[in-house]
Amino acid sequence: MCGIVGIFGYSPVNQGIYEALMVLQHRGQDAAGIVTLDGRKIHLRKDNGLARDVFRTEHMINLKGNMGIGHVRYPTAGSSSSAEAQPFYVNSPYGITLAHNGNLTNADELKGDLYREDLRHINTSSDSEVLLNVFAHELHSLGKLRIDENDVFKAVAAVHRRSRGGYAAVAMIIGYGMVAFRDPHGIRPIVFGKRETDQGTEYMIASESVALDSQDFELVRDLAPGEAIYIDMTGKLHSCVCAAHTEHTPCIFEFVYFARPDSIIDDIFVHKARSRMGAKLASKIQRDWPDHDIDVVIPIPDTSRTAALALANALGVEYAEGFIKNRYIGRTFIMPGQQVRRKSVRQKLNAIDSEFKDKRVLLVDDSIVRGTTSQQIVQMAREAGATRVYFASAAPPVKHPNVYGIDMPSAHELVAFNRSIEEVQEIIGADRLIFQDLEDLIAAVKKEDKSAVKRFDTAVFDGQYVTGDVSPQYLEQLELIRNDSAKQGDSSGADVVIGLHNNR
Ligand SMILES: O=P(O)(O)OC[C@H]1O[C@H](OP(=O)(O)OP(=O)(O)O)[C@H](O)[C@@H]1O
Ligand SMILES: NC(=O)CC[C@H](N)C(=O)O
Ligand SMILES: [Mg+2]
Repeated sequence: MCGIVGIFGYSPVNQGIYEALMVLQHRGQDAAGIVTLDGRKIHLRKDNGLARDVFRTEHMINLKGNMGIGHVRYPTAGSSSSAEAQPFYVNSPYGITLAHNGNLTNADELKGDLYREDLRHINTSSDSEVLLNVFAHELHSLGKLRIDENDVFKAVAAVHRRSRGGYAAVAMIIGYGMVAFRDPHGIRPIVFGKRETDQGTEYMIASESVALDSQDFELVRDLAPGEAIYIDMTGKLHSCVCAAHTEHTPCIFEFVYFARPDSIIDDIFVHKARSRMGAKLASKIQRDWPDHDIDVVIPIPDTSRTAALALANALGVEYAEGFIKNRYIGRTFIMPGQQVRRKSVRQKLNAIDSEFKDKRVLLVDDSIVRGTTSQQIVQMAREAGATRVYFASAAPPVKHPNVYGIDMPSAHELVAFNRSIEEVQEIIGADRLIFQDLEDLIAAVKKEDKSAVKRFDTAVFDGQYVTGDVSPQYLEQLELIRNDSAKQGDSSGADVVIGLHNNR
């Protein structure tokens, strides 16, 4: 998952984009980048690292201009080399920069077509560079020196025809304005908002509404599936659904884990959805285990807190914060390798013995994916003196790879793949293991009157990929190239950014 942001303003945007990236940091910890447009000149700074480390004062001074886009990266394709940090740039036509959240499932075919038919060179193994070049080619092929909103929308329509997978993107076209678009299934989230100033209305586009809040932009709405918005240089906003067929099926894992609880995605409050997940899980416990002997419910910080509190309230059992999270360690699930993830759980979480001693505890997490966290946490709870350690997951077992922008490429790395609940329970070492049922998870997320979403992408739980074109061969290939050991050392050497001076 990555975080994207774009600001069209009437005063310098560098600080606003930087602050928005800090707010979206939970979506990607590997690399960060900002591009700003200053007259007809663009300025770029991108590198591996957290936003706070990538942008130093000298970079911020150089990022001049009243319009810009930014990105925080969690790689799902290519390597983690700094050359694949985003935004990407292409000089023709007009000069275009783009930041992308998602994953193209036909990136290899597109790359071949771009080379053979469109005569374009792709310099990295990033699918986002491919997406940018498809968009650029389609704009170029209109053959116009001056373009307007209809041309931009035609190019986006062609991107939808050619691209497969999940994508939410924001781009700047030099001399013309800012564009954002969302795939025809609306898999990845993207919203826009506005802010009134004396000079006119400023616009901000972001992966999550929380980024808008932080910059005092008022949320206007989510982009619809297949929709593009275009803000021209006069500040006029145009919008158009550019895809011939759309079906709104956003990724349910955003609500389970990825998004911040204070965001609103597709008119659904993430915090409320997580609370409902906790309540549903409590009902399941009451149904299947009416004589439970749980003394205390303990969340595994951070993400599970909301669900765990609602679960404890619904069960009428005490809730306690038994694990303290080191605030300087990031999210472990989105770290790049199993070794670092395993080590980080212990660095990140520590138990308060008094909350566990002589108690039967129910540990609650939002999800169990590789089992890295749960295995270690159960052990820590026992070491802290718990007499029984039960474990509940607010999501069903994750059994299938994600192909739309979450780096879960290998079924074999998922602890629940081809295993029964009893087998997973044994591996994580719990005395009892309870998973949310998928229909309960869907009901928990959907229950929002205003939201138009009828169906979600739930592929990681049921293997039903909403785009309908994910073949077993694709999944096999993905597993081969992106399993943990294949990814080791994947950033070798390829850190040269071609095409635009990177401000070092
Ligand atoms: O089964 P696993 O492979 O361990 O993955 C699942 C865990 O990873 C995530 O936590 P993470 O530390 O990434 O972030 P958080 O602080 O937001 O909970 C998630 O919340 C689970 O705790
Ligand atoms: N997580 C994402 O959205 C990743 C975007 C893109 N596929 C990349 O690897 O850079
Ligand atoms: Mg967690």
